[in-house]
Amino acid sequence: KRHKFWETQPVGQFKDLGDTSLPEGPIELPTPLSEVKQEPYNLPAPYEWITCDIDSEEMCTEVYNLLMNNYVEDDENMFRFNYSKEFLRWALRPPGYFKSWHIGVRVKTSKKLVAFITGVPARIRVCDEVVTMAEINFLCVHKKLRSKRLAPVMIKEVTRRVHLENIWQAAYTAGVVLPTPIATCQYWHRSLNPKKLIDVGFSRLGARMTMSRTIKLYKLPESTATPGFRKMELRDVPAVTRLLRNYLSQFIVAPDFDENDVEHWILPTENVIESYLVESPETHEITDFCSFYILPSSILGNQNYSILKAAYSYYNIATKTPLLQLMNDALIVAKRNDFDVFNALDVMQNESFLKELKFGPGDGKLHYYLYNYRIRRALKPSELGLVLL
Ligand SMILES: CCCCCCCCCCCCCC(=O)CSCCNC(=O)CCNC(=O)[C@H](O)C(C)(C)COP(=O)(O)OP(=O)(O)OC[C@H]1O[C@@H](n2cnc3c(N)ncnc32)[C@H](O)[C@@H]1OP(=O)(O)O
Ligand SMILES: CCOC(=O)c1cnc2ccc(OC)cc2c1SCCC#N
Repeated sequence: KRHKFWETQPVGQFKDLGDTSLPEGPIELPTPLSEVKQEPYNLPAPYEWITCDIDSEEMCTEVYNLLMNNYVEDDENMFRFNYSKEFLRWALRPPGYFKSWHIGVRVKTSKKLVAFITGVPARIRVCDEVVTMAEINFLCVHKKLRSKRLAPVMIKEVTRRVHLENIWQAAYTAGVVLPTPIATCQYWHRSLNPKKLIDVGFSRLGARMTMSRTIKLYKLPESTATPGFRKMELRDVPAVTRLLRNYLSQFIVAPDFDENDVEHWILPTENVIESYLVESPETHEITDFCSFYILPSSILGNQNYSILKAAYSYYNIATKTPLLQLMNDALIVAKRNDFDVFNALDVMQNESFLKELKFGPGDGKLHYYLYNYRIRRALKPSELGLVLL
């Protein structure tokens, strides 16, 4: 398969696969800032760049609508991600973010937003090296402008703006295979509302299974099982940061979170992210932690339902409570908050609970990528400690 654009980029190339003589680390060295292209890349005549001020209600609504109508769909076009405006504000304004990395393309005449791509800064550890990278996300070209080679221009422009901040690496995920994944992960799904999932056509009634038997199979208790299980609060940030840094040190690729990062990425935000912890009733020590982010999807072409309420497993740490019990408590909370499904990737130690908690494997894969950073061999999902949104 010819990758006319990606073959020009400093990423692992398929032709290099198996060549273990190539050194681990940056593929290209930084260029002096004076030599970084100062002006934006050229767009086709009718279009212009716009830096999207996500704080502006009007601009945020335009971005929300573009993504709601044109962002990622599953292979059977059953669902399309429907990131909320408050989720976008959370995802795009972490500590140290750059407004210039929130990049839109609009039609000069109508001012209509027709494409989008974003970056946010993140410190990512790869093996023993902490590298400041851009996490690239929300690449979207309007359905009517597809297959016009707009994506490469969007990617080169965000790369240029990242370079201007003296950052030379990036991390991103995609459902498509590009040169060259550092890991390939699988989605797993735990039904919370099996009747709705069957009605929309995602799940099917098992053989010799009635609907009431299926509902019973996925039933969860009303209340959580772990003593001391409670919502995370601001005062817990130092303890959760310690827990998280220690836990993530076991993975080959993982974020290098400090307290500032934890306060932004992990503290509960209504309608965006939920995080819970276990405070030992005896010692008041914080021993365990679980979190999930809230990402609804539009249900395409169903008469009875229009929105799927989905929870996505984020970071989970069990040092005293069995991970199985902690995650079952997460399912109980998600069900109590009326989620239809709890999704998880097979990253970190998730494989240890997926089958037992009645997750089923999805048919979608998620490929992880690094830009301008080579690693010796592809990672197993269990060697990955990074969840992108
Ligand atoms: C140092 C900093 C560096 C920062 C940058 C790092 C890199 C960041 C990279 C971005 C990370 C984003 C992460 C992220 O957002 C999460 S993955 C979600 C991507 N978005 C969607 O799937 C939304 C629906 N689809 C679309 O909007 C369009 O189909 C898109 C815009 C996807 C492609 O638009 P199109 O109209 O369908 O296609 P053309 O314009 O004609 O272009 C075709 C070329 O684009 C390559 N392509 C297709 N999908 C891609 C994808 N998901 N990543 C990278 N490349 C992708 C494709 O291989 C081909 O190149 P090739 O000929 O070489 O094969
Ligand atoms: C019911 C299980 O599937 C999903 O939750 C879901 C929802 N919306 C999507 C939108 C785009 C989409 O494009 C790949 C997939 C989904 C999926 S399955 C993969 C995500 C997970 N877990």
